[in-house]
Amino acid sequence: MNTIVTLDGVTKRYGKLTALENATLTLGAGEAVALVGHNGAGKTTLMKLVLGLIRPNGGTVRVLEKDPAGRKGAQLRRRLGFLPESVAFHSAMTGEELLGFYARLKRAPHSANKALLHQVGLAEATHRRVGTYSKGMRQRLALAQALIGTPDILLLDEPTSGLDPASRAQVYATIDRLRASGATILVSTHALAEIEPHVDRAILLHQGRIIAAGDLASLRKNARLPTRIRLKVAPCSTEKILTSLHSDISLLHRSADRLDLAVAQTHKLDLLLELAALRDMIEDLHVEEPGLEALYHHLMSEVPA
Ligand SMILES: Nc1ncnc2c1ncn2[C@@H]1O[C@H](COP(=O)(O)OP(=O)(O)OP(=O)(O)O)[C@@H](O)[C@H]1O
Repeated sequence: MNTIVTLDGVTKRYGKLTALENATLTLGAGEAVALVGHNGAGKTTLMKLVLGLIRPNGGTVRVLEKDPAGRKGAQLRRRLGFLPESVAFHSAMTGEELLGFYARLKRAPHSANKALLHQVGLAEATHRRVGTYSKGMRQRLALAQALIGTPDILLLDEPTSGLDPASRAQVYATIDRLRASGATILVSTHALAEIEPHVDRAILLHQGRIIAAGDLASLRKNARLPTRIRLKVAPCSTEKILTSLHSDISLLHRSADRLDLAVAQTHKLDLLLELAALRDMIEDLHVEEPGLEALYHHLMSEVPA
């Protein structure tokens, strides 16, 4: 996979505050990566460094092999799309006029603007003043702005914040489509469970430091969080099932016809084999792997204070 973005030992300080410390990461072509961390962890700072809007105090940032804060930065930024965390548009302009304005700044053709507005669900509001848009509509207009010029790299800073479920689904569908078309996407978010199916990897930031990075499977492996197995069983069979199991399990919940078990990743298959042998008593089985949210809380709890 071609490397599109590289941060090598990057530190960014604002006065005495270190917003990002010794960050090293790469983003490959066509990868969608979630950037997660608490408020003030350094997510926006990292995006601004990739955009070349700020310079690092140490280390190097390379985007498409160039320094984004260097002489060719403006030219490079035409290949980048950025959805900032908070957007402020001129309220007297219409959606169409605004996109036209940003397309001129980006030296991109205006011909795609109508399709972009349609894509983010603003076809009906094209000729309305932005001052009459709801917060969700303004957020979707900001997304359309980020997509101008079919960027190779998209930096989306909390793109679903303040959106209703239907609008959030629209944003995720856009991310999926861009990912499929080969764009590189870095998306910062607090909606961990929602973003999970739409990204290849996650980078976890804590107080300016990258504390973990990888795909879900490798994060799970390193965190060693147990798998949860939910069973719907025949009435009055829970005791018999539990005494028949030899795998090392923890019982999380038990009722007349339900059993919730936790098992280490390494013993998961052994337990499933044992359960298969008891299938006459088992009506249904659901395997639940720890998601990004559980991994995030676990990894954060392990960071030394
Ligand atoms: N221009 C600035 N001047 C001084 N401090 C700043 C500046 N920009 C950011 N910071 C500080 O740097 C730290 C990281 O901020 P940043 O905006 O990168 O965090 P974030 O992870 O994006 O947070 P959030 O989830 O709240 O958006 C914070 O402590 C913030 O107050």
